[in-house]
Amino acid sequence: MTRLRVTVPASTANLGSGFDALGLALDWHDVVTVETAPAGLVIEVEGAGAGEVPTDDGHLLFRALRAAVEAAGESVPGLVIRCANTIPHSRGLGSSAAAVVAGVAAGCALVGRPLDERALDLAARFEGHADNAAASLFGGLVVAWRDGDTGPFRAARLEPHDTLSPVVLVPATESTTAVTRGLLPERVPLSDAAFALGRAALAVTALTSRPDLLLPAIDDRLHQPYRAAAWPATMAVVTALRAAGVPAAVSGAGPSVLAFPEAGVLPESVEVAGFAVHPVAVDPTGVRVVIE
Ligand SMILES: Nc1ncnc2c1ncn2[C@@H]1O[C@H](COP(=O)(O)OP(=O)(O)OP(=O)(O)O)[C@@H](O)[C@H]1O
Ligand SMILES: N[C@@H](CCO)C(=O)O
Repeated sequence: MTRLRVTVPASTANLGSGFDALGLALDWHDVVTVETAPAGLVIEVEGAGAGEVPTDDGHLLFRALRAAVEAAGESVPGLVIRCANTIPHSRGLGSSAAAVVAGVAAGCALVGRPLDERALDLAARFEGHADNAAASLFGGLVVAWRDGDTGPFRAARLEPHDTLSPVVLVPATESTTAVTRGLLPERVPLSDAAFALGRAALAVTALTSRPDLLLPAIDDRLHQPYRAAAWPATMAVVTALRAAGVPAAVSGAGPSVLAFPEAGVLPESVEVAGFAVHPVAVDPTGVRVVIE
């Protein structure tokens, strides 16, 4: 029998201007144990998603684990999977990517494969973009892209500036990525594309070496304006924080807010009623697998 313990971080994607490209791993984790068994599949979930996500072979983590094992030409053994989830679902904190990365990491460990770019590609294919998955897999700050329209997903890991003090503001309401991707247009004005390009490049500089530039750097025109109708309270908080000089953006596909206030403390003047405020450090390492 093999027993694995997988600890996987949440992540915040987009960082405002880096739509589908930038991701930051957060010190907020789900912990999963995976035990091989003679046969069958048992999945137990406690915490976020308990009673909501499937506990059969439709469970996202199991599907990712199976994909990783089968990619190595092997078949999935009997398994007992226990998920202790603290990352809230459908809040823009990368819960689905964390589940997929945990599954791929467990699958790779079961077949003795490394957690390399192939693992990233496997994980990213579940979501169709690699920003959250790369952050959960590699930790720190990531820039993700795809070779061509259908080629492998890739990512470069960067070292975030050590003064970054992210704060996430999490509302009680949920918003699913699938729904808010449906609000995005097929085309955007060239002026907005040029704005996004400049700000995303600036964001890489700001997040790694010039945090004083974060306010302009994480300004977005590619996705937040189109999705705003799905979470008006979120946009109101982003706008109020930015007006108070605090770099802020929607976290992932929302509805949480990501902010970088000085020393990790929000100004009292900004109204954040209805949002739970979580100062949360950057996770530097990404998913960890321990064979017990
Ligand atoms: N730990 C998990 N185990 C199983 N399924 C999960 C898990 N986490 C998320 N999911 C599935 O993914 C859905 C949420 O995915 P979605 O992409 O909409 O939001 P998110 O990943 O929390 O946020 P975002 O992608 O914007 O950062 C849940 O409703 C659930 O079906
Ligand atoms: N880049 C993705 C992140 C959420 O999964 C989006 O904004 O849709």
